[in-house]
Amino acid sequence: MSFRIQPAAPARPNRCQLFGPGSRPAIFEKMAASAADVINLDLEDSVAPSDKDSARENVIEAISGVDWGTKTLSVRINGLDTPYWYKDVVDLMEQAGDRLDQIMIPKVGCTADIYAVDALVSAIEAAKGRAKPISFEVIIESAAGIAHVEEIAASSPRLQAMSLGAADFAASMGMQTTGIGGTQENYYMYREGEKHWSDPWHWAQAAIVAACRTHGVLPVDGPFGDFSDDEGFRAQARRSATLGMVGKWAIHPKQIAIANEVFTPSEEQVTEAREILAAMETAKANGEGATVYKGRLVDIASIKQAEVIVRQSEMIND
Ligand SMILES: CC(C)(COP(=O)(O)OP(=O)(O)OC[C@H]1O[C@@H](n2cnc3c(N)ncnc32)[C@H](O)[C@@H]1OP(=O)(O)O)[C@@H](O)C(=O)NCCC(=O)NCCSC(=O)C[C@H](O)C(=O)O
Ligand SMILES: [Mg+2]
Repeated sequence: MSFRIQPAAPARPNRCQLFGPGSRPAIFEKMAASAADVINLDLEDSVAPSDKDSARENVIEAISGVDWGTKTLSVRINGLDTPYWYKDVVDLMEQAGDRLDQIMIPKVGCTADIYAVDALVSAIEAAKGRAKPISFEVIIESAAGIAHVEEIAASSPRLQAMSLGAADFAASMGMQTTGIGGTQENYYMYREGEKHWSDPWHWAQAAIVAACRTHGVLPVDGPFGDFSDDEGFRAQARRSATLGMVGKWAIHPKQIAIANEVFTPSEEQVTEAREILAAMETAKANGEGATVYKGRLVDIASIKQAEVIVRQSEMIND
């Protein structure tokens, strides 16, 4: 480990972030009753320009009017290249009340984007005497965002989570696809007459995870557009979990249970992790730094790997 200790990410469940358009208040109660850990009420791309003002009003009313239980409640504001974002921030901060936990900033391309929102939020918090500071989450969904991902992860103590937004990311990168996440037909290796599909999102996810883990931010996988494809969603979520992401967005209620299942360590995983910890305790008592567990090497690094799984499980079950 470097002399600089890796900071812990916020210890709260973030297995599933359920999105719903702010222009569709009829689903807010259903979102609140869902099993998602995080709710994202959207003012951005799922809301038509003509509905921006009424969606903002709906969301402000629902923040205090709906019982959101213990969920993390987040609102996605409009991008900083639009005429809407400043009013989103000002109205939310002045009118929405204390139940709002988080603001999601989309299409972040540089640290100045977060600085701008932070300055506005900080001024309103001070003016209103708001007791609970608002946290931020950002979406990396552009070439600039991924190019500056590490600085963005370090940009503000308010920052708690960072997601990959596959749709805007693909557009910004000029990727030849209209799919939102998942397998892409033309991204394959070819050998001896057979295609072997690869994962075009992998490198961006890995860059996000590294930036987040360096700065104590939760890395999250974004949307999977084809909500009729449960197994495709599950496979994408499993790849994300394996890479170190803590959760995934749901753009339809049927994706929630799959995300929760994938991002909750299974009983078998937790049992194995605890057995590795026990094996290493015995090794330590015998003055050894390494031992054999089920025919394979485990050593002091295995303790840290096992602790990741045990900590995740304890945090979710607390
Ligand atoms: C995708 C949808 C438009 C589908 O809505 P609908 O046609 O109503 O679906 P169903 O008929 O299958 O709905 C079944 C029941 O579930 C309720 N429902 C639907 N959606 C939600 C929801 N999000 N939360 C809670 N409940 C929901 C329906 O009311 C039905 O209920 P009932 O009648 O009682 O059985 C819709 O799901 C939707 O709008 N999804 C969210 C879209 C969204 O927010 N998009 C933004 C995030 S993705 C993005 O922005 C891309 C990203 O930035 C990037 O760049 O990658
Ligand atoms: Mg987007």
